[in-house]
Amino acid sequence: MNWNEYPDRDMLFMSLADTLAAALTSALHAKDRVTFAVPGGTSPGPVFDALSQVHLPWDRVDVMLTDERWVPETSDRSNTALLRRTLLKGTAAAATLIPLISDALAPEDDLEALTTAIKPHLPIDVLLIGMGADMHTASLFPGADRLAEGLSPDAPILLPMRAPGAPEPRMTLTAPVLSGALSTHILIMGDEKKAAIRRAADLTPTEAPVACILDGAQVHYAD
Ligand SMILES: O=C1O[C@H](COP(=O)(O)O)[C@@H](O)[C@H](O)[C@H]1O
Repeated sequence: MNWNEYPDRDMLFMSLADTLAAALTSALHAKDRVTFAVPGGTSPGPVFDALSQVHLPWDRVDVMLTDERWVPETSDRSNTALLRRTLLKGTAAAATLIPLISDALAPEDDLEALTTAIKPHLPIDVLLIGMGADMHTASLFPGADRLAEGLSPDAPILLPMRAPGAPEPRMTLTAPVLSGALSTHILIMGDEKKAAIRRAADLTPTEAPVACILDGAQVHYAD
């Protein structure tokens, strides 16, 4: 992994938005449409706010989440709602959202249809991804019920996931899809996550799922 440390969080948010805009611009020079995969959770909102104001041909950008919590969009835990509030507005409102969620009761119920919709948008051109202090990334959690399947080189594109640390079922992109991204940026903040990602570099993906995307990734960090 390549370590990029910023003096404070505001600098991190602004610089990372610039870096992602540059990565998207470069991908858009090479291709007609590009896929931008992004995390949910508490960290990326300010980066999305900044990025949503950048002038890019957003009408050629397909945005998807790295993972979603299986909750309605009205829930404050919905990653899709976070995206609509913070990224898919301003100039970025012209981007197309490729959903990782449906109205079905359980993630298994619409797995096939969601997978079919995502497949034409792979590989991911630009990946922004988060990590929890427990070293989970996307919804690949240590101890999750289908973690081994999700980490396998033969994993399907998408998998439902349930884990002790996750209050609701999840839908997640799997390790081969995430590690196949052409440009990977990991966003982490705070001492606990800094220590965790350093530890993860010496662990297996089963122990530390984030290890599956560290090779060649740019880590963006501020205290
Ligand atoms: O549950 C999730 O957690 C991770 C990390 O979130 P954060 O709140 O610690 O930033 C996030 O990357 C993932 O997309 C989300 O579903």
